[in-house]
Amino acid sequence: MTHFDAIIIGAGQAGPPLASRLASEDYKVAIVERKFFGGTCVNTGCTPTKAMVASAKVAHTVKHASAHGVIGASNFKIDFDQVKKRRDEIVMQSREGLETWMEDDENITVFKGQARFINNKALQVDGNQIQAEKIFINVGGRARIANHEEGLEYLTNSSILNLDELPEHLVIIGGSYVGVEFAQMFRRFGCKVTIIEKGEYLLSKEDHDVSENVKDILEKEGIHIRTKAECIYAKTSEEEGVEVEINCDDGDPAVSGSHLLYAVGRVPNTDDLGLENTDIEVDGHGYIKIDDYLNTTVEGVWALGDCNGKGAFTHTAYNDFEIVENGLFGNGGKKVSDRISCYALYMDPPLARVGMTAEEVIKKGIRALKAEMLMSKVARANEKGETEGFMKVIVDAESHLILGASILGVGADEIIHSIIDVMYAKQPYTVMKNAVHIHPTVSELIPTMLSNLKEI
Ligand SMILES: Cc1cc2nc3c(=O)[nH]c(=O)nc-3n(C[C@H](O)[C@H](O)[C@H](O)COP(=O)(O)OP(=O)(O)OC[C@H]3O[C@@H](n4cnc5c(N)ncnc54)[C@H](O)[C@@H]3O)c2cc1C
Ligand SMILES: NC(=O)c1ccc[n+]([C@@H]2O[C@H](COP(=O)([O-])OP(=O)(O)OC[C@H]3O[C@@H](n4cnc5c(N)ncnc54)[C@H](O)[C@@H]3O)[C@@H](O)[C@H]2O)c1
Repeated sequence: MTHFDAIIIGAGQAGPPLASRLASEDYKVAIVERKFFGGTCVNTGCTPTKAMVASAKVAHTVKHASAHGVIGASNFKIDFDQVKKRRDEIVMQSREGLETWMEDDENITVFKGQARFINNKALQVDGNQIQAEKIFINVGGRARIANHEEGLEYLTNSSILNLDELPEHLVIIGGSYVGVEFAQMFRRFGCKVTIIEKGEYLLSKEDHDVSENVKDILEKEGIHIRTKAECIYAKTSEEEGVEVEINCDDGDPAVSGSHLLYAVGRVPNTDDLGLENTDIEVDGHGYIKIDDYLNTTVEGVWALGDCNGKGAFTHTAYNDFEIVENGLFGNGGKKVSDRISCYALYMDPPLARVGMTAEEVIKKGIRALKAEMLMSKVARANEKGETEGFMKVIVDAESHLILGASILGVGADEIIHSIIDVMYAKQPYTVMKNAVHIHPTVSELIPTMLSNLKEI
């Protein structure tokens, strides 16, 4: 049994910065990674998808170049090998950078292998047994798979990255973040794409108007969308590749295609961690139970990132690192419940979100005001020729604090941060309304929009 001051399981988005921070305080740290440094985000999530989304955007721009007075570009082809090469170079740079960072630190020992708890304070990693008083679990999650015939070939967010050729017809089960990003990207690469979503509408956590707008944008690009259509069974089709039986009120009861992608959510990687040998408790979905400071049910063991079920993004995993770091070396004031929910969906144009949706505000019975603006009213969007979408901000009618915002439109993923910052500053919307923003930007219309608040 080798003793360390701290063990970190998983080198995803919270593990490496924590290892480095602990090492800087002279802790002897072990970090265990069973696959690739950087975890989901770097290897099969954010980085590869956003690199491919960027290639797809170039294809889309070239396709519509003549509208901007650039002619002769319409006869283009997708070199999928080059798309993948570019993507993989970006991924490898990040993965290798992280691995070197960990390996070069003399206070950090890297173990490559699967970690399993033997008891509350000790782990088995291949032939090694290691123990520490402080253990940090950062094991992330993997794609959830729905009901299907045995032997069916299907894709997940990971295996779709290994395709050598573009699918002829990609059928995607699940119309949320993963489904929508891959759908638009592969459509722009020239594939036929169908999304099957069991909910009443796409992106069911968003307001209905946002979801309808997203649906319009995707349908205009030629993506087929079947909502209220639960995938009840997927099987191999002799003629086409795959057939998905769906359960819906109207339309065909089955959809066939060449390839099938599951985009129906995630499951935490806690089932093969040996938790049964410990007192660390999980909830009914396998997420590790934590308190507001990320302590598990065993003292000296913390759970960070996707495996605790409190966030499902890279920035929430990184914030978990900051909370733990603050608890160990700071004033201990940072906690999960102080985090304001925010994220972006990287379709084009992007959808950026912060705080509550209008539907959540109404459901909670909060008296609120709403301001909205179509992107087609924004000068910069018109100049760019990217007028899809709209902005919406919800304000508390009494405190005048911003409760939430949705921005679907060009630059939304950056623009939302001015709203996020005002929310963190706990300042009223009037701070933004009275600010002078730069012309011509999309952001300059936020003060104008806020001058037209109406009862929800
Ligand atoms: C397709 C896709 C696109 C995404 N895009 C975005 C985006 O644009 N923006 C965003 O914020 N988020 C995005 N996400 C979500 C983001 O990737 C995750 O929220 C983030 O990676 C979570 O980080 P983590 O550290 O909790 O886990 P992970 O990054 O999953 O890392 C966990 C690590 O632990 C390792 N591990 C697991 N079990 C063990 C074990 N027993 N022993 C040793 N090692 C183990 C794994 O191999 C992995 O490397 C995306 C996700 C997907 C699937
Ligand atoms: N831009 C980003 O930040 C980004 C991008 C991709 C993924 N992610 C992360 O990955 C996680 C997983 O995303 P996701 O889109 O896979 O999951 P999700 O949980 O957000 O959505 C799953 C969707 O699948 C549908 N569904 C479930 N079972 C179905 C069935 N049998 N038939 C048809 N539809 C079904 C659900 O109704 C839901 O709309 C997200 O929580 C997100 O945090 C983030």
